[in-house]
Amino acid sequence: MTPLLSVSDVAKSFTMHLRDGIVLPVVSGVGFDVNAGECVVLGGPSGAGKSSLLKMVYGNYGVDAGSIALLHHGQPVDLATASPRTVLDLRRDTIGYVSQFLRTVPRVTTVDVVAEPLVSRGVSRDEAQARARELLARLNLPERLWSLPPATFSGGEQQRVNIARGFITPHPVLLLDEPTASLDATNRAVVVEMIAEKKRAGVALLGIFHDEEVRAQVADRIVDVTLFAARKAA
Ligand SMILES: Nc1ncnc2c1ncn2[C@@H]1O[C@H](COP(=O)(O)OP(=O)(O)OP(=O)(O)O)[C@@H](O)[C@H]1O
Repeated sequence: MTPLLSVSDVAKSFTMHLRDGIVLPVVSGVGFDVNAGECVVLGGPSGAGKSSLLKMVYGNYGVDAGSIALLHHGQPVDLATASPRTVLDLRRDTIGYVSQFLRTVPRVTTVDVVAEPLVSRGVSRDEAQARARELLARLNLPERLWSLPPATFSGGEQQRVNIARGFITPHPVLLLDEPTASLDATNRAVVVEMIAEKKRAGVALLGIFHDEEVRAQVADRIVDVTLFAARKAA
């Protein structure tokens, strides 16, 4: 079976241009695959490079070496060397990302924030909004909030809007950066069930979960990022 996501020999260091060009090596030689229907969790202590790796896989951070191959409409595409235009195509159709914090756009209502990824894929506004309402109800977001922009919502409310937005599309690859960090037990359980549904639908998931109980429920495999700790340049 061809993996939906294949990371090979990826290396990354940060150069602090405002600090005399100090170079901070983060990871090197990173390699793992994620197959359809499995959830791979990035493990390792704080600072190991888990979030940085997720950002590389989404194309938010460039990589210094290696490849990040995604199966895009049946063809492998290397995100590490893809043009900005191709990265946008990959994000529309192939790879989704639930970041830890919602980036809010002023004046856009919660329903439209959630519906937007479907609208941009050509789904009618009415249908996309109906699907958005279903997800918001499932995540127990009070209905009185749906027509408001989420900028003033609580951390847990914003996180649920972010989850609804990330889960609304049928992307075959989905990245999750601590999607349950700000949630109560009831809503954590809803998200665990939504992840299980994605797996049953054949989605390849890659995530960070600090909550051990949630991790045990969702993880098929744990990739220990400390195995890829970059050695400091001599
Ligand atoms: N944009 C950046 N510029 C410079 N250094 C960065 C940047 N992003 C991350 N780092 C550094 O890279 C290292 C890995 O950070 P990262 O956030 O990926 O770790 P993590 O494993 O996700 O940690 P945590 O579990 O605490 O979220 C840290 O030492 C961090 O300071």
